[in-house]
Order: sequence, then C-alpha cells, then structure tokens
Amino acid sequence: MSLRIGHIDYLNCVPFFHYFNSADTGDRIVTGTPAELNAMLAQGEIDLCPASSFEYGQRWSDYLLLPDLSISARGAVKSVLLFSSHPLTELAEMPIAITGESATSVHLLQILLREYYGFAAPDLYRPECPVEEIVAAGGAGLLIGDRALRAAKAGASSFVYDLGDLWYSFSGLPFVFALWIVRQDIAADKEGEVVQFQQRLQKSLEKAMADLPSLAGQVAGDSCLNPKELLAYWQTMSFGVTDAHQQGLKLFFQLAVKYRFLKSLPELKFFTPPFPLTDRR
Ligand SMILES: C=C(O[C@@H]1C=C(C(=O)O)C=C[C@H]1O)C(=O)O
Repeated sequence: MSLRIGHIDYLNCVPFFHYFNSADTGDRIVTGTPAELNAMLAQGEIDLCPASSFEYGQRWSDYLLLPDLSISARGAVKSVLLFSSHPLTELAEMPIAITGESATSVHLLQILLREYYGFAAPDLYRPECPVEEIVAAGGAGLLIGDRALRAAKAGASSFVYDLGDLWYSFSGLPFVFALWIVRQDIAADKEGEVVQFQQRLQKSLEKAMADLPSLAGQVAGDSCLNPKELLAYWQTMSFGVTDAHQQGLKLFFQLAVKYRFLKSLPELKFFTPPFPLTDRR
C-alpha cells in the first residue's frame, strides 16, 4: 500500500523533499498551495502533508502530528509579509488584501492586529485580482511563500512587516506556520507505511540540513533567490518542534479561540510509532 503525500511548491519545503525519493515506495506526490492541501487533507484526498498549523487547530480530532517536524521561525521568517504604503499603525481604517494560499498567516495577521495593535475590527478581504496588484496600486496586502519572497525582492512597497518578527515581539516565542499532519484514519490503517514514510522524511531532512549551502547551490538557479539568500532564508527557519515552539503554537491556538476563529482549544496529538524513529545514540 502506498501513501498520497501533499507537497507545497515553496522554497521553504525544499529541505523536506529534495532528497526524498517517492519512486522507491510508489507513494504519490500531490502538489498544491497550503490552502489547497489543507482542503485535500480534510476531504481525505491525500493522507499526509505539510499543512497550515491553523488547519490542525480546526480539525485536530481527525488528525495526528508527525513529531518534530514543522515550518517555524523564532523572529523573522522572511516569507510571511504584510506590504503597505502606510505604516501598520495607520491600517486600522484601511482594507488589507489577503492571499488565498494561507490558513495560518491570515489568522495570525488578524490576531496580531487585534491583540498587539488593538484594532477593533481589521478589514481583511480576498481580492479578485492578485494581491501583488493591490500592493502595486498602493494598497496593503499579505503574501506568503515564494510570492512574498519575490515581492520583497522587487521592493513592492515602502513598508514591509514580517509576521514572524511581529509575533516574536509580541510573545517572545517562535511561531509555527506549518506542521506535518497525518489523517488519524490513515495512521491506524497504514501505520507501517506512515512509520516508514516518517523515517525516510527525517533522513531526507537530515541530509538537507547536514549541507544546506550545497542544497542552496543546487536549487537557487531555478528560484527567485541567489544561493546566499536561499541559504539565509532556510537558516532563519526551523523545521523541528521544541518546547518553545509548542508554547508558541498553544498561544496562537488560545488566541484563535479567544477571537472565535477556532471552536475549541486543540490538543497536540502526535503520531507515536511503535519503535524509535532514529537511532540517536
Ligand atoms: C513560512 C511559511 O509557512 C507557510 C504558511 C502557511 C499558512 O500561512 O497557512 C502554510 C504553510 C507554510 O508554507 C511560508 O509559506 O512562507
């Protein structure tokens, strides 16, 4: 039996996937934006993927987390950016265009604007046109992933706010944007496959992290960043989950419940395989 694995075609996912070979097991890789993968995971169209941490919060009773895997940052993340021609403090009365690719960052923005900046009712909307066009016309807009990296590099606006940075100033904690989520029914039916997948994913990530400069050299040619920038981007992120990450995640969930974006406070439930993942001696 093989697995249907979601893949996000952003540079931040390269360290997970670059050395991962799905041909060995016949696993099927399905590429999409985080929002598309969240929906496919919720519908059972894929079995596991890197998904928005907010998606876990929404449907946590159907899901388990693969331990120690995330897309997170302690401070600046470089690719979750609010672009504006006005300082953020002046945005209380202005509409803010939001990307349709995200579930976590759009809620993080709402939470920061209310809890940290004291906005009563931020006006966030999904525009018909690309967010980049709104920003080019002098409006405010939120982008994530490679589109955020490209817009920042192009100097898209006078003011650029990194939501990882704002969260860190607000909370002193790392922020967990994405988690590897497996559907609970799949974890039960295909436990062996999920264990194997998890081991192969960890190995592929370990290989990437062991020589990030070489990976950046291999990948940068096809990307919007040069090798130095790509390396710096990956080095600002963390791909694991420490206690501090869990604290950051729990605070995000608490605030999402406070503002009624989530119905209940999620429990962090992990897929725990029957034997140790890697020999860490
Ligand atoms: C840091 C990022 O993390 C992402 C943000 C997500 C979201 O906002 O829902 C989901 C997956 C991650 O790719 C990014 O894409 O820039």
